[in-house]
This record gives sequence, structure tokens and C-alpha cells, in this order.
Amino acid sequence: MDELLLEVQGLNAWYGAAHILFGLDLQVRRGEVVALMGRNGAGKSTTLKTLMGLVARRSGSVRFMGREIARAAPHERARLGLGYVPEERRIFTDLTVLENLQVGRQPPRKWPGGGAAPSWSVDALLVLFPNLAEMLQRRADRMSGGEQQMLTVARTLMGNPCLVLLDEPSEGVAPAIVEQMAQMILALKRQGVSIVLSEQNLPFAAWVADRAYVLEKGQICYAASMGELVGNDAVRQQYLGV
Ligand SMILES: Nc1ncnc2c1ncn2[C@@H]1O[C@H](COP(=O)(O)OP(=O)(O)OP(=O)(O)O)[C@@H](O)[C@H]1O
Repeated sequence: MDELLLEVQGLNAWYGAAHILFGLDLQVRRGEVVALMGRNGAGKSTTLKTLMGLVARRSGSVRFMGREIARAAPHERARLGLGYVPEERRIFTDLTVLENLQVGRQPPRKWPGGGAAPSWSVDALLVLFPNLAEMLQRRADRMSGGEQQMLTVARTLMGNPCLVLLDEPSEGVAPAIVEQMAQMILALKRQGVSIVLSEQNLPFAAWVADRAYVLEKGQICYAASMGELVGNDAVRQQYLGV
């Protein structure tokens, strides 16, 4: 289970002429939950977008599932098993919950070593997201923001990703949904799915993540286990303001 799923070396990204990410190195193992932390504007969302191939100007090496994907288009990365849940919700508001889930369906995958990677059916997902089970026939535009966020995650899982990039899952959602989101992340981890989440909420990250990379002005300034970060007052105060 300690197989390296994602290995990033020297990742740079630019928006136009503005250089945003500076030589990031990071690694994620199978079944590991890794938090990208840092203040507003530190570069967390840009890191996830760049890993998904959504930032046009970028450089560096990104190895995923044993393949170099730095030049791959976003849909090619998705086909290889990289899932992405953006900060803004991406669902079809004129479809029902069930239809949204069915639209996301992709074939099951194999781990680089050959074994079957986790794959999801609607029924299996409804165990993870019990509140969606109660509203399967509801149109998505009749859901609360937090419920739409859950649906976005569930729809991404229907694509059977091996690694999910999750942008600020706890932001702006009700406490009950935050709790479900945490339980969902821990359940995915138990299945061997890896997660990279961008997060400003330290208690949430401490609940779900194994390790953290702290970003400051587009550079990794600290990398440690979640327990070490929580226990390091100086780093917390300097880079997270908590
Ligand atoms: N589309 C864009 N065009 C130009 N600059 C951008 C764009 N998106 C983000 N930036 C800039 O890139 C830097 C990193 O932003 P990013 O959104 O990655 O930070 P973040 O750590 O995710 O913060 P937040 O929690 O506020 O989303 C910031 O200086 C931001 O202003």
C-alpha cells in the first residue's frame, strides 16, 4: 500500500506573465490523504488546477500511476484516473441527482501493479452520501449549496478515480455536510483512494489528512505529518495564521 501514485517535481505555473507556482515537489502514496495548506492566494487552487492540466502555461514533471502526464490534456488525465472537484460546484442543475450521478459513470480501472482499483456504483455511493439517497429524483437546482457540493464529489467518484483533487471541501458548507465530507474522505482512504485537498481549515485537515504541504507565495515552505504541523506553533502562526 505504500506505492507512489503521484510524484511531482519542479512544478511551475503561470497565469499570463505572472509566475504563480515555483518548483513544487510533492508525492502522494496510494490511500494517502495529503492536505495543501496556506493562506488565501498562497497557490493551493492553482496547484490542483495545474495537476489537472487546467493551467495552460506550466512546466515540471508530473508522474501519475507510473506515467508522465505533464503534457496530457485534462480529459486524458481524467481517463487515467485523476478526479478533480473544483471549488465552484460543477453539476447539471436541470438534471436530477440520480441523472447527475449516471452522467459521471466511467469504466473501472486497475492499479499500476495490476489489481482492481476501487469502483463505485450509485448504490455504493449512496452509502457514503446518505443525504443524497433521500433526494435521488430531485432536480439539482433544488438542492442547498452543501448538497450540491456533495453531489459534485459523488459524481466525480462515479468516474472511479484513483486519486481525487479536492478544492476546499469544507468551505462555506453547513457543519453536518462538513462532517459527511470528512467521513467520505476517510471512507475513500479505507478503499485505497488517494486524496489531495486544498484546505484552510486546520481542524478539518487534521481530522482527515495524513500529511501536509504548506504553501506560501507559490512555494512549499513546510512539509510534515499532520500531527507535526498541528504541534508546530511557529509554523502554524507564521504560515496559517492560527
Ligand atoms: N485566473 C487567474 N489569473 C491570474 N491570477 C490568478 C488567477 N487565479 C489565481 N490567481 C493568482 O494566483 C495566486 C494563487 O491563487 P490561488 O487561487 O491558487 O490561491 P489559493 O491558495 O488557492 O487561495 P484561495 O484559498 O484564496 O483560493 C494569487 O496571487 C491569485 O491572485
